[in-house]
Amino acid sequence: MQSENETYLGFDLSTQKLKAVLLNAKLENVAHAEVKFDSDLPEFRTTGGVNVGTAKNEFFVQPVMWIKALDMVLDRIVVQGADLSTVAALSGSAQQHGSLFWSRSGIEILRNLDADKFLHTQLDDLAFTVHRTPIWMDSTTARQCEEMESAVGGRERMVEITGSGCYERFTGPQIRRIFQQRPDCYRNTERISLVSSFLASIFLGDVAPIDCSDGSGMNLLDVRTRDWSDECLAACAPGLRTKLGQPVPAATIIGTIGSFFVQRYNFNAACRIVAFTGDNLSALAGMNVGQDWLALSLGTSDTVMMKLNTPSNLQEGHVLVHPTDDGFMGLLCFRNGSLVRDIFKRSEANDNWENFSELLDSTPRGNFGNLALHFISKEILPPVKGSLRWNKSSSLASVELAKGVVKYSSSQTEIRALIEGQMLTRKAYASEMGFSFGENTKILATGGASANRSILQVVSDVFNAPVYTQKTTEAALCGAAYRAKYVLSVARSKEKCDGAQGPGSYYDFIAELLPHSVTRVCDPSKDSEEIYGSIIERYRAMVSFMLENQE
Ligand SMILES: Nc1ncnc2c1ncn2[C@@H]1O[C@H](COP(=O)(O)OP(=O)(O)O)[C@@H](O)[C@H]1O
Ligand SMILES: O=C(CO)[C@@H](O)[C@H](O)COP(=O)(O)O
Repeated sequence: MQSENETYLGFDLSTQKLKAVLLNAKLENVAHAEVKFDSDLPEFRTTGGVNVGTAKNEFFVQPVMWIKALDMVLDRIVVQGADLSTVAALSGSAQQHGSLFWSRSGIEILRNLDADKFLHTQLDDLAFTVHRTPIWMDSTTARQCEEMESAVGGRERMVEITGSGCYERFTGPQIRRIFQQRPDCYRNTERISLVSSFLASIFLGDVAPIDCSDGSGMNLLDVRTRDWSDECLAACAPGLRTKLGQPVPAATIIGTIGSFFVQRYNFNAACRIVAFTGDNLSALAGMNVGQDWLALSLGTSDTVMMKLNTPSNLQEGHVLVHPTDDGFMGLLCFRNGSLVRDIFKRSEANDNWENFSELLDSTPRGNFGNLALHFISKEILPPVKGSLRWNKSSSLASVELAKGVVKYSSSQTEIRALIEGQMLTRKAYASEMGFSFGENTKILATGGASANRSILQVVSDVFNAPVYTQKTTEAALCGAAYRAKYVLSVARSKEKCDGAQGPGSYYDFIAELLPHSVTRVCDPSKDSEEIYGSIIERYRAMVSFMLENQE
């Protein structure tokens, strides 16, 4: 096949949906399909893509739901006109930290998939030893976090090795909880996958390796040596190195597509599979973020991402192995993102984003001193649960004043207080992580809520920087297909060995193919610094009050 007729397939298994995109050689969209877990797979009874457990802060998903979604999304993209025989390489992105525990029989089935049957009727519950896969929203592992940190010599040491202190959603503490509470399941587990490597495994027809970039969200990988840390493995659970397998760089071709997909969906047997990675890493690849850029993903969770040349030893936030170069990526994750905005849209704006935007636009910057923090489920940064609304007279001066007001008198005040509070939180943590804001700072927004210009104007004002968007709000999804094309080009140039120049760096390769990929959509108002420079101090006082007064 001529390389100009080749296509590249990307997947994104995020919290609420499984999406697929097919891109041509110019990285233009040829076909797109998605499956929404709540509405397309109601039999799994998810809300926002997840099941709520009986224990406090327990969230899980049944892996079979994701497998059924894969059957459906492939059927849908074919119906959209995708000719899958043209796919030269595919890759994927998935929500970070979740873990899947393969049984021995599950791996056997994976290696011998029958093309006459659906995937989900073959890879059913028996394929996994744990039928309720803990996902990133779960925060039931406080004890395991403490145990792992103290076993390696404290939080600072954990940050030094893995780029992050222990967080309840990180995979190491989650694995340790399974090992402690369900020892038989742990013993019977042949291999453990992340959500990204699990999805890759299905295409490969065997357990796929975990990539070092998503692997750095586990509290198990040494981000400098890019291998599992023996200290962290020992602090987590026995026999783990074998169950995890050897990690590989994200830019690795892990094999060719399994025969199931060749027979059932007409893929070319030579279609290569590039290691799948975490959604935030894939979003960084999709946005092709260079220096001076701060990437802001407004998806189910909100995340702030930046390129780092050296790992910072910050206690808060995460340093991950960069997915497309030799450096590192800084990541800050905020659990209360779109799901909270969704709640306010329903309660204050007749469940309509246009109304929500009108209400937001009808209030002045600074909201007359009204500022709110809403951490409806326990937040990651800062680690607080609850809501606090301050007006212009509230302060730390007395406990009564600091408790704030119950609710503001108007919906517009409620909405602006929410969005300004969210964006001030993102900015405060980005500064703490070491991002230096200056004249050249630019914000690149993506994710579902980046379609909302009114929200982006608040972002621009709070950060005092211009905001850009890409044509697509699906950076993680596109990043998967971009990486597939780039890694295949590198591999082909190595295979040729003809002395010709390879494709160069990922950044240059994508920038050349997509020279006009970003559009400047908002500029900061002239008084932004004056207004938000001082509000940030009030924001900090509110966080201190919440931290001191939480149950
Ligand atoms: N016009 C809009 N304004 C604000 N938020 C929006 C708008 N359209 C979609 N969203 C938000 O986008 C969220 C989904 O974002 P998305 O990036 O698709 O999620 P995921 O994390 O599953 O990839 C929804 O929960 C919704 O709140
Ligand atoms: O936990 C994190 C990052 O550390 C989350 O960002 C998950 O990776 C979920 O992503 P979305 O589905 O919200 O995009």
